[in-house]
Amino acid sequence: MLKINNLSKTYKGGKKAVDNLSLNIERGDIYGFIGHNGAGKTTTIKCVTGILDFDEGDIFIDGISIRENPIECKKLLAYIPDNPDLYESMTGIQYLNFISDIFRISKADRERNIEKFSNSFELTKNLGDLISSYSHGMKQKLAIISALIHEPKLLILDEPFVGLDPKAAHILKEYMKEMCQKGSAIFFSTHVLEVAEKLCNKIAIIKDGKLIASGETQKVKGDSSLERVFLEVTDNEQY
Ligand SMILES: Nc1ncnc2c1ncn2[C@@H]1O[C@H](COP(=O)(O)OP(=O)(O)OP(=O)(O)O)[C@@H](O)[C@H]1O
Repeated sequence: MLKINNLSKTYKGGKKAVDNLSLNIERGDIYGFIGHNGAGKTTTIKCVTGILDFDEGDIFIDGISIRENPIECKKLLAYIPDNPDLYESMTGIQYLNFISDIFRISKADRERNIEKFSNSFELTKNLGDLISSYSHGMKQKLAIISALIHEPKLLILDEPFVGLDPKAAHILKEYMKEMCQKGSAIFFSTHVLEVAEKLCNKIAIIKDGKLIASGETQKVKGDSSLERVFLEVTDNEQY
């Protein structure tokens, strides 16, 4: 569903944020992406979602190149950034209808999905309010709802659990599992290793822009905890 081949990205100031990174995320995968601050997670995610151009490599979403056909790729994916930048002068429901229009969701489907996800995340009573009046967590919930309503084949999230209350975090995890059971794929960055360990069937660890471990969670962590393996491999000078 998502293939990253030998991706490299250097910022204008000369910082090589991603260095020859390759990953393959298949249907049904919940793929966790972990690494220290500044390791290159957000840069990778922004390249995958077509927000940032990159110097070398290829990215394919369901076989379609993000470089050559970004619009077709964007039809298949939803991206929830760590700090969602929403249209503050819209109400919540206006925003969800706007997203539904972009993704050409039918009236029946949008009504059903908006009701379902807004109820789950307890945002229904706030949908008539301006987004500018929302708290950080409410904005995050709205961004999540707007991603889920168009039933993306690929869901990409940057630090999704930061700022969510425990109930919302639990509900999001349940929906992530449900999506993958139905054949979608999820790729997300996190610093919460316990969540990654429990939720993800596959894990990638990035250090200084380079992939230093990846694959099935069970194989990456072996008999140890993910935290221990993460600390070992990221502290090891060999990498
Ligand atoms: N716009 C930019 N211009 C120049 N350098 C950048 C830019 N954005 C990020 N970087 C640098 O690229 C490297 C990777 O940053 P990135 O944001 O991808 O890391 P991250 O793994 O997402 O970190 P965090 O966990 O702190 O969010 C860092 O050294 C960062 O300083």
